[in-house]
This record gives sequence, C-alpha cells and structure tokens, in this order.
Amino acid sequence: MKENFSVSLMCMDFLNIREQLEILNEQVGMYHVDIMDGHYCKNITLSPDMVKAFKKVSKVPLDVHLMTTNPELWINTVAEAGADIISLHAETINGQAFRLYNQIRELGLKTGLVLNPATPLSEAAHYLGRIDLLTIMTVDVGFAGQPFIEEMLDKIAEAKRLREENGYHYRIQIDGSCKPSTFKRLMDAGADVLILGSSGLFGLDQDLHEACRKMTESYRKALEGSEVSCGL
Ligand SMILES: O=C(CO)[C@H](O)[C@H](O)[C@H](O)COP(=O)(O)O
Ligand SMILES: [Co+2]
Repeated sequence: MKENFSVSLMCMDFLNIREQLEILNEQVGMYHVDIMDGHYCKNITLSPDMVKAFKKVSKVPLDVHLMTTNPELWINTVAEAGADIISLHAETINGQAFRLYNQIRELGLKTGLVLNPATPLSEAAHYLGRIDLLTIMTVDVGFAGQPFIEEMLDKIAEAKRLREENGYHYRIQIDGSCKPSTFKRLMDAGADVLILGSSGLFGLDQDLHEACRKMTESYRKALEGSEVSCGL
C-alpha cells in the first residue's frame, strides 16, 4: 500500500524535517518536492538546496515538481541535488518537450509530466509514451489547502484508458486535495499514486505518527468494496 502514496513536503513542519522524514520513510513510496519560481505560479516554496537536504535522510525516491516558467534552467540543478524523477508541466515545455525528456533520461532519471486542471491530455498526446509518471493536478497550482476539482475524475479515467489502449507505462499520480473524502473516487477513477499534503496527511493530526495512522485507516475504509486493490 505504501507505493500508493507520495508526501508533499511543502506541507510538512519545517522545524522538524529530519524527524518527520524518518517517520515517513517507512510509510510512503515517494516524496513530492514542489519547486515554484513565483512567476509560473504566484508562490515560492521549496528549492534545489532543500532537495539536497531531503536526499540525506530520504529512503524513497524524490519526485521534483517544477512549477517554473523556464524548466530548462532547473533540470541539471535539481538532478545534481538528488532528484530521482523530474516532473515538468506540459504548459511550459511546448517546443522543447522531446529535448528536455531526452536530457532527463540521459541524466539517468525518470521522466514526469504534470497537467494543470485546464490542460487536456491531448496536449501531451505525442510524448505520453515517454513518460514514467503522469501527474494530474486536481487543484490549480501554487497552494495547498485548495478545493478538489471534481471534473478531474474524468481526466484520470481517460489517462488510464489511454494507457491501456496504447500500451503506455506511466503511473498516474494525483496532486491536490487527496484526502479521506476523495481517496475512493480517485482510486476508482484509475489513480496509482496519491500525493498527501495538508488535507490528506499533515492536517489530520498534530502528531505525525497519529496522522499516518488516521490516513491509512481512512484509505483502507475508503477502498472497502472498491474494485481497486491496494497494491499496483
Ligand atoms: O503542487 C502543489 C501545489 O501547486 C502541491 O504539491 C500540492 O497540490 C499540495 O501540497 C497538496 O496539498 P493539499 O492541501 O492536500 O491539497
Ligand atoms: Co505538486
């Protein structure tokens, strides 16, 4: 079941990073590191130096979500910092998509693609076959704690159908408002990985051990009777 979860580290308590990662290392399959440039979206969160710090303690892969107008400026930097997956926004790579994904592969890393809620899957139709991790935003980029966008359930189902019809290999990851009240609908629609942020983990309890327990209990309850197994 841990492979079904990633944790959004922008939502953690920055005064106790090491302690929280040592707990989360045993609970989830990946960490999600949001890097924003304050231009592509109106916020500035984590950084390549934070990737370096996380890498010293993390026992799971780091997926770096680049919310930057010029992602080509950051790929080598976050790769050197320790990223295992680099997730680029389709909206920022038209005209260099194949070049940047070749660059990520040549660095020995996995390729990620992120689609904003308003961006259709067709935007990436010609390179979905090159993607290891497809992240579907279920909130507009920039902030935690936003409301879930229901219309994204159809996009998740379409991503799963496209994968089956074309033999693509990407895992489908959900970013934004993954929480007890959305777990079942997201997994039933076809999600493989849920990014847990303020609403799905850190906001469940002040004590992280207790928050993890509440999260996994609500996930199990949500999937009772669902056609989705816990494993991939
Ligand atoms: O990409 C992001 C925002 O642009 C973040 O990874 C997540 O959406 C956010 O951390 C999720 O937190 P939520 O409060 O559970 O929606
Ligand atoms: Co993100």
